[in-house]
Amino acid sequence: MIQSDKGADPPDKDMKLSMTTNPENGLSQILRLVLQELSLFYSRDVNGVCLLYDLLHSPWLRALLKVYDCLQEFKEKKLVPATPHAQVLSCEVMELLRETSNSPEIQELRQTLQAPHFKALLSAHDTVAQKDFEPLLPPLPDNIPESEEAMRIVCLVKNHQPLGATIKRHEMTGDILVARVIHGGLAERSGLLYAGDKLVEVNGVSVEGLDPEQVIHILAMSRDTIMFKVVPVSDHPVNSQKTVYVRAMTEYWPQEDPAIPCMDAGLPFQKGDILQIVDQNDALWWQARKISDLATCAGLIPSKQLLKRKQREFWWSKPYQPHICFKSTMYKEEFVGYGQKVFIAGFRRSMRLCRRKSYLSRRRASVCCAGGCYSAVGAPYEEVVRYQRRPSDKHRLIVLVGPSGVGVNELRRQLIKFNPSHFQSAVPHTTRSKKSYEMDGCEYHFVSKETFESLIYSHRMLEHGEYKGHLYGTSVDAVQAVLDEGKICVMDLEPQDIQVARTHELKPYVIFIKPSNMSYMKQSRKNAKIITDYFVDMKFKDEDLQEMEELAQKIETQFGQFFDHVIVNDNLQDACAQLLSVIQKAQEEPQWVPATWISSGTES
Ligand SMILES: Nc1ncnc2c1ncn2[C@@H]1O[C@H](COP(=O)(O)OP(=O)(O)OP(=O)(O)O)[C@@H](O)[C@H]1O
Repeated sequence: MIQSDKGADPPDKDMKLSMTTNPENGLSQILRLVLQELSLFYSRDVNGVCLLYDLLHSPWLRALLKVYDCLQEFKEKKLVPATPHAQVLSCEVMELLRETSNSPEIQELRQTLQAPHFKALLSAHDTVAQKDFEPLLPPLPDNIPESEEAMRIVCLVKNHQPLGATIKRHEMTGDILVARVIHGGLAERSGLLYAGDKLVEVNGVSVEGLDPEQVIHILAMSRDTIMFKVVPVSDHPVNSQKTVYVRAMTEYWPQEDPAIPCMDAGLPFQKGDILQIVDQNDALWWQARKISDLATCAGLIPSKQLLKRKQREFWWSKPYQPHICFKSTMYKEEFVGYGQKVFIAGFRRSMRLCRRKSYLSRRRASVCCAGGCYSAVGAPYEEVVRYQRRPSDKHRLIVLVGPSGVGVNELRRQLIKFNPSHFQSAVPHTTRSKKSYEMDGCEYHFVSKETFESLIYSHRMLEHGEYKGHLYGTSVDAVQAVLDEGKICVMDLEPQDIQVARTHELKPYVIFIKPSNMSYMKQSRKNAKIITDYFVDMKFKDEDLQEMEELAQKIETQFGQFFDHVIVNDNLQDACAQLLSVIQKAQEEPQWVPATWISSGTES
């Protein structure tokens, strides 16, 4: 035990010190009482007491507690400014200083009070003290004729914001009307301008006979405030629609769309963005925000019908190109694990890279897909809701997607190795005959060709392929069997098969595994091997990595809307850690899922 220095201050001195600085019920007060108590033991030299005494007696602890007390006191106090007119006070002081002798201190004070940053500080202080946050509106004109009773004078302070409304000319009357008021914009927040209001004057200038562009010019010229004289629309539209959330299944760039009513008001979005649709009153142009940016005012997006039409027009305007299908899953008999001769059901050997070299592969890889692939003119928006998996619900299926060789199987293998009781692959089906050492339902579900085909026709196969005349594939039921055991089923899918898996039953969470940049890939894949059908343990060549990068880009462009998360597989350990954390979030945190997956009772 550390002995206390008996030559230290006697206990009562300490008590005095703490008593003089203590507020009632403060922590220092408590400390004082503890010291008082301890002082009784101090003289008896009880083990540990002296150490405690020294600790409580230490100047740093006392200083800390004093600070704590001050802060507590400060927290309870309601702060009131000494004066709400610090600027005026400063001017008065300056006046007084002018009359006094010019000592160095006075000079310094004068300089301080005149410094621009100090003046700005006092101005900010006064604004806060007077709670003077609202901008001052100019007075209304007092020469409003009696006959203009039906008019409304609207004065808006711009504060460097756009107006948040668009205008148009009425086709028949030529009147300039407010076409739409943007949600969350200046006009909407004022509650004074509505779609359909007729503009009579802007900043005192009559808009009669003017083009919308000329009116916009007047609006653009106004600096701080805009004054409108409007004839209010008789029945201003009430937005009774509920807010809807959608996933963008396509991208949209307002700058490239000459048909948008107001380019600046357009909201650009990319595939997979979640949009909050706040207004669908117009059949052609909706108003929406990105959920990543809900604080901003809404923007214009094409309605579902309009975007579909645009997609169709774009589709027909393109020269005919056979639709490239990424399908390349081919099954190999079994997977031999790292060093150990273990079979892990659901793993396959890759033949994608080596098949590239054969004529057959080229022919197969570019066949037109019979409809399994995502249609380029499919629904442009998919309604989504927040889904929070309850602990009693089955886990969501985890789907890994990526170009051949990127490491999809490696990551899946690492995951299962990390926690085999938690993560599992589904047992695939095959039509080949069972070998003597195999057990049905262990390595494969051994089924007849007829059974396999009926599973395909009844849409119970998530993916399937052919190898040496035999069919191989993974069924929905095989995945369900893993989920029924309370485990997380992890599988890899070709991108065009994602659609098949996107069901209420499986609620897949799709993770895209992306290659890192070429130079890093070259470095990190130096010793990596591609397990192929023809060359076992073939090393990656530069052209393989190049192809992987190109394919990744194509997959992302065509199927990016289905990805819930993207992981760049550069460092294997980092990618594994990311994968684990993402899977945990997918299972435990609320996620956006298609509304059709969720019955109204479970929507949050
Ligand atoms: N981050 C990484 N760093 C280094 N090597 C890696 C990394 N990820 C994967 N590899 C190695 O790259 C090779 C190919 O990986 P893997 O077999 O998982 O590819 P894949 O995406 O499943 O492709 P395929 O479906 O064609 O087999 C393996 O040797 C694997 O160990």
